[in-house]
Amino acid sequence: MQCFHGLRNNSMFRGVKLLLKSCSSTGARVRLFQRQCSGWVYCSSHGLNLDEIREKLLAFPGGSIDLHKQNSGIAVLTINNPARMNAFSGSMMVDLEGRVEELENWSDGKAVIVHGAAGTFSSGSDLNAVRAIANPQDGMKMCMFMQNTLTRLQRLPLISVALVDGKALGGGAELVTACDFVLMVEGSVVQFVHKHMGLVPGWGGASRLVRRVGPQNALKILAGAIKGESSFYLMP
Ligand SMILES: CCC(=O)SCCNC(=O)CCNC(=O)[C@H](O)C(C)(C)COP(=O)(O)OP(=O)(O)OC[C@H]1O[C@@H](n2cnc3c(N)ncnc32)[C@H](O)[C@@H]1OP(=O)(O)O
Repeated sequence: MQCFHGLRNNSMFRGVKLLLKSCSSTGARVRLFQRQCSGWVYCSSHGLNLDEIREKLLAFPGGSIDLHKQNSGIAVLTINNPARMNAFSGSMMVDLEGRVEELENWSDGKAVIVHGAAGTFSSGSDLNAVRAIANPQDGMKMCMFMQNTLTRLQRLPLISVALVDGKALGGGAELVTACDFVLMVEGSVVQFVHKHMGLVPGWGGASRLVRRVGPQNALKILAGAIKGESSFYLMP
C-alpha cells in the first residue's frame, strides 16, 4: 500500500497513470492474482437479508455512483452527489454494490480509480439517511451491507486508487482505506470524523486502517479524529 500526496489538480490523472504503470510489475500482479475475487463478510447466517436492506436503502434516494470502463482496462468510479458534498444516500450504497459487482465481472480490467465529483471526495453517509435509519437494527444492517461492498472492492483483482481531491470524511475516509493506493491533491483531507458523532467506523474502515498504519497510529487517528493531510496518515 502506498500513499502519494501533494499532487496538483491538473496532474492528477497523469499521476495516476504513472502510478499504474509502475504497479504493473510482476510482484504486484502476482499479489493481485493471489487475492480472492469474492469478499462477502456477512450473509444470511448473520441475520442479513440483502433484499430487505436494499429496499430500505432505496427509500433514501439521491446522487449516483457512476462507472466508466475504458478500453485501456482502467475504470473510473465516480461518487456523484455534489449537492451534498458527495455524501452517500441509501440508493448510492446500493449503486456502489452493483458497480463493484460489475468490476468483479470485468475480465479485461486492470485498475480502477475511485474519485468524487465536483472537487471533493465524499462527506460519508448522508446524514439525513443516518438520522432516518436511527434504530440500531437497521443501522447495523446498513453497516454490514457497506462492509460487504467495501471488502469486495478491496478484494477486486484490480489495482485500485483513491484519488482524493477535497474532503474524504467519515464513510468517505473508510472508502479510501479500501483502495490499494491513495493519491491526495494538495490541500485535501482524509478524516475519520466518527468520534465527533459518538460513532465507530461502521463500514470496516477501522480494521483496514489498523492494517495500513498499525494499531497505535490507527488509535491516534480514530480517537483524535486527526486530519490526514500527508502520507504519515495512511502509511506506517
Ligand atoms: C459512516 C459514518 C458517516 O459517514 S457519518 C457522516 C460523517 N460526515 C460528516 O459528518 C460530514 C458533514 N459535513 C460537513 O462537515 C461539511 O458539510 C463539509 C463536508 C466539511 C463541507 O462543508 P462546506 O464546504 O461548508 O459545505 P456545507 O456544509 O455547506 O455543505 C454543502 C451541502 O452539503 C450538505 N452535506 C454535506 N455533508 C453532508 C452529509 N454527510 N450528509 C448530508 N448532507 C451533507 C450540507 O448539509 C449542505 O447542504 P445545504 O446546501 O445546506 O442543503
